[in-house]
Amino acid sequence: MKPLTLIGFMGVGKTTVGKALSQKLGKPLIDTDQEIVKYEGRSIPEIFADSGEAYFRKVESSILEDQMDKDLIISTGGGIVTNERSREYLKNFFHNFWLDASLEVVEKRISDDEERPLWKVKREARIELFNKRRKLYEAVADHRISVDHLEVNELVEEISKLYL
Ligand SMILES: Nc1ncnc2c1ncn2[C@@H]1O[C@H](COP(=O)(O)OP(=O)(O)OP(=O)(O)O)[C@@H](O)[C@H]1O
Ligand SMILES: O=C(O)C1=C[C@@H](O)[C@@H](O)[C@H](O)C1
Ligand SMILES: [Mg+2]
Repeated sequence: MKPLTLIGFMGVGKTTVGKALSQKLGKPLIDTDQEIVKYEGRSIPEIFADSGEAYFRKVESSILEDQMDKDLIISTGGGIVTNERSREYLKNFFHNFWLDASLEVVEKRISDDEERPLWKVKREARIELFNKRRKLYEAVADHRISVDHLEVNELVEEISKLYL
């Protein structure tokens, strides 16, 4: 069975749903953002500021690679799909659930979050990023789940049914 991944834009609920799914399915959860912070011993904004996004993506990709063939759930960072190597790993070795939210819902959930450097830009740039990213999630997703009107437990039910 391929490991289950949750992919999607910042704030759609990957970490939150990942935790609940992990309990329901009795499988461990790996959150790639948390793994990077642990491995680097510094925060995401610090990594972006001091080493750059490209470095962050490399570490993110090798953490993803380490999870292949493991029986677990992975909540990914919102930008994992921007890296070609990560996209190839996802497509070939993981079972990918795209949590898809409208921009309005995302904005409500993550307004003024200091932990997400790519969100701290002008609104036009956020909209552009959001639209560009949707194409990348679509390219690797095995399933698209609309999250706007569903509670965490409803999402867990839907995903569990599809993860066979
Ligand atoms: N289905 C839901 N309904 C309502 N609120 C939700 C739902 N899922 C997540 N949230 C809330 O939205 C916020 C963002 O969730 P979360 O941190 O899990 O997103 P994420 O996709 O992991 O973001 P990132 O890509 O930045 O890691 C949290 O405050 C969480 O409680
Ligand atoms: O969408 C993104 O590019 C990011 C999302 C977060 O989960 C973190 O991985 C980081 O802030 C980058
Ligand atoms: Mg997260």
